[in-house]
Amino acid sequence: MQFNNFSSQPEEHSERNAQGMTVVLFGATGDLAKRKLFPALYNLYLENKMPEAFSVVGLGRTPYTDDVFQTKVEQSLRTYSRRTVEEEGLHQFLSSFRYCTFDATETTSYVKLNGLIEQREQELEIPENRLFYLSVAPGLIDVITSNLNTSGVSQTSGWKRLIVEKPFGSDLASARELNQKLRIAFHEDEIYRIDHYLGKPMVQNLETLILVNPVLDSLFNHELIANVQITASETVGVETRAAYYDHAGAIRDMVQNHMLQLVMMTALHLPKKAQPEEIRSKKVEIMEALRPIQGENLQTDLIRAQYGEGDLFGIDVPAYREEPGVPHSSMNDTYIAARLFIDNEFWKGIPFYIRTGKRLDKKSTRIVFEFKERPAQLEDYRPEGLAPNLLILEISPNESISLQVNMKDPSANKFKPSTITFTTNSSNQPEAYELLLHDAMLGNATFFANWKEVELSWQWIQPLLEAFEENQLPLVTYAAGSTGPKEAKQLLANDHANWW
Ligand SMILES: NC(=O)C1=CN([C@@H]2O[C@H](COP(=O)(O)OP(=O)(O)OC[C@H]3O[C@@H](n4cnc5c(N)ncnc54)[C@H](OP(=O)(O)O)[C@@H]3O)[C@@H](O)[C@H]2O)C=CC1
Ligand SMILES: O=C1O[C@H](COP(=O)(O)O)[C@@H](O)[C@H](O)[C@H]1O
Repeated sequence: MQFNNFSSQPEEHSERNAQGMTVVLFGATGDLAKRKLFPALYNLYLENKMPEAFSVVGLGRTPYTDDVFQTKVEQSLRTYSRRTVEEEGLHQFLSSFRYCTFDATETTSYVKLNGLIEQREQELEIPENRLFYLSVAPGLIDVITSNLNTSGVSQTSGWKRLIVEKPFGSDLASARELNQKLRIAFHEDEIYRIDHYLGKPMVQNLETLILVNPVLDSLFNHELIANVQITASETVGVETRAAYYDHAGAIRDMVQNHMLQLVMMTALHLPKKAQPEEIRSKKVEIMEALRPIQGENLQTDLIRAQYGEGDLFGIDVPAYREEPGVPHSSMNDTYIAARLFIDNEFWKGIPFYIRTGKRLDKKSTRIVFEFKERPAQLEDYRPEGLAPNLLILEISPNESISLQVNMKDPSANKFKPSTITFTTNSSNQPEAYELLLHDAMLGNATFFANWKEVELSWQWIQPLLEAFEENQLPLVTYAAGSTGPKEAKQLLANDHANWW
């Protein structure tokens, strides 16, 4: 568990990897490597969280030399690292990088790769600890893992771990098939399925925050909570990703993974500091208790929408169907809102409202707990202006905890809501990829999605995908730059609630 912002205690994971290791990066010439992974490795290096001796082997079909590759890595750090590049030590960091021109579909590539990894392990006198990071298109995951196995690259005398990027399958059947293939070469506890929302510091700190703040803990009371709202709103549109996104939609791109992971993390509510295994089994219990949305609830509990043209920050932006690469007749969802119920003792009867969408009015990921009014106390005293008490956990882009309370307006017999916000104003937060890479290096899979969670998420989503396919649910429209479709507002209005 990280204590990045909210505690003066040392980080539990701040110990350095004592043993050396090799990071084998498939997709080293790609966008994710450039924007996130090289800067993450560099920031870990600056914080002394990399082993004293380590090797990074980058792979791709593009024919780079080691020098060109190291220059690309350096450019990525100068452009994307959250920390300013320090000239001292930079050369040493870059000298850990080697490049191997590699086609994942050719068996000879793996022989070459094996030779390079072994050569570096001998030069650096490091054990055969190998972290394979698959930052490639989903279609290559299967061929890479099976070749890693048959070529012997993944048969090491040290540990081996496999980090797999999203998307993990495109439906229940394909996710199961992919998992079976991975399991031929790797054990479940060697597979690290990345969900970068689990790497966001506020999400990683959630359990700890509640434990160290008895005031917050006391609010986790079934009698007090009226509803929970989880929002992940984005201002960006589909950008250049139409080829992927028009098949995935918000349902696969955000709900199946990030949103359901946030539901699990929010609903966990552990009364004591838990071991990684307890956290993961508790998450599975939450998913098992998540009531399916089916039958007539499909019409009442789920909103599916697509953005039309609109105005974002004063600039005209096109409708989704006018975006480059998107078919004019696309029926793809760019927004989903839903009302969920977790049928366990604690959350019984307390709705979880979730919503996520592109091209909304602001970028914000947050969890809001709305508290019930106390009708008994207020029966004969009901002043004007009361609003529900709220606990707001802002996850990104800025982290904060806010509490909305009712304050008396001294000039009138009226109340008005007032919010107090706690924040550390830290502008130099660790990136999700940094925290997750570090965890994987240490063999801590707490903040990675295990297979059971992924399978249950797809199982929960599958009927929705089928209903979308059969057009059982209307695809409504919202204006780009707005707060979302009116139908999503109505979803809460039906329960006499509002989105916060
Ligand atoms: N970019 C992002 O922000 C995010 C990406 N992801 C996921 O990360 C993964 C990578 O994404 P991204 O970096 O954007 O993708 P890119 O298309 O930018 O990169 C793909 C990489 O795969 C390599 N590659 C393609 N075919 C082969 C092959 N036959 N053999 C060896 N290497 C090959 C390419 O190298 P070359 O052409 O040199 O062969 C390139 O390095 C995807 O699964 C994506 O869904 C997840 C979240 C965010
Ligand atoms: O995984 C994804 O997440 C991003 C949103 O991530 P955030 O950290 O900026 O909230 C989303 O834009 C993208 O479509 C999706 O693939």
